[in-house]
Amino acid sequence: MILTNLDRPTYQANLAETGFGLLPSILQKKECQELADLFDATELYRKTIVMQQHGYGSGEYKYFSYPLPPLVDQLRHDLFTQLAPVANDWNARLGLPLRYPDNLDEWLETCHQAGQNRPTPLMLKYGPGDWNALHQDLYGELYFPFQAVLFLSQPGVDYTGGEFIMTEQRPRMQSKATVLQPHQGQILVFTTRYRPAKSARGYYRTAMRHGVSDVHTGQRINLGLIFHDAA
Ligand SMILES: O=C(O)CCC(=O)C(=O)O
Ligand SMILES: [Fe+2]
Repeated sequence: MILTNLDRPTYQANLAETGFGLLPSILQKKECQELADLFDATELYRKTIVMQQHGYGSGEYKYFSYPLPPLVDQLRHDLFTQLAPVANDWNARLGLPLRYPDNLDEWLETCHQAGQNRPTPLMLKYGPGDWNALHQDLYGELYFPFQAVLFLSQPGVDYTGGEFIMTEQRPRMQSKATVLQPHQGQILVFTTRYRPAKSARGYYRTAMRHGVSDVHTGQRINLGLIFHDAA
C-alpha cells in the first residue's frame, strides 16, 4: 500500500469541516512525470473530451479504459480503502442509509450491477487560456462521496495560473470559494457532491463544485481519480 502513513484523524476532521483535504506529497517528481507522459499513450483511453466542444471550459481530458495502468489502479484502491470509513461516517451523520465496503472491487461490483460499468479515472491537460468550469462528477445514481486529484505539474515552473477552485453553496446564503495551488506530487481529496455542515439541529448537506481557473502559461496535467464508474 502506498498510502500507509496518512494521519487519518487529521484529514478526516479537515474533510468534514471544509469538504477537502490536501495530502502530503506522496509521488516523486519522476513518478509524476511518468504519469503525465501517459496522456499521450492513446491506446490507454476509452474516450477523449475536448472541453470547449461541450461548454465545459477549455482543454482536453481522457478517460482510461480498463485495465487501468498499475500505479493508477493501486492509488485508486489505496485511497478508496482510506476514505471508505470517512464516507460511512458522513452518511451516518447525514442520515443516508448507504454504506461502502472498504474494498474498491466490491464497491465497483455494486456499480457494475447497477449498469455503471465504464471506468472514470481520467487525465486532464490544460495549456494557456484553458480552464475547467465548476462542476460535479456524477455519472449515474451511485456515487462515492469523495474523489481525488493528483497534481502532476509544478505550479510556477511548468505552468502559471490554473488554480484549483471549490465552491460551497450554503443554503439560503451566498457561496464560499476556496482556491488551492497544490504542488507537484500532492493529492487533493474533496467531496464529490455534498459536505455535512453542522447546525444547531444536527447536520445538513451543502453542495460543492470544483473547477480550474485560467491557465496563463505552460502546461498543467492532472490525474483525476473518481471511485464510482459511469453508466
Ligand atoms: O484539473 C483539475 O485539477 C480538476 C480535475 C477534475 O475536475 C477532476 O479530476 O474531476
Ligand atoms: Fe471534476
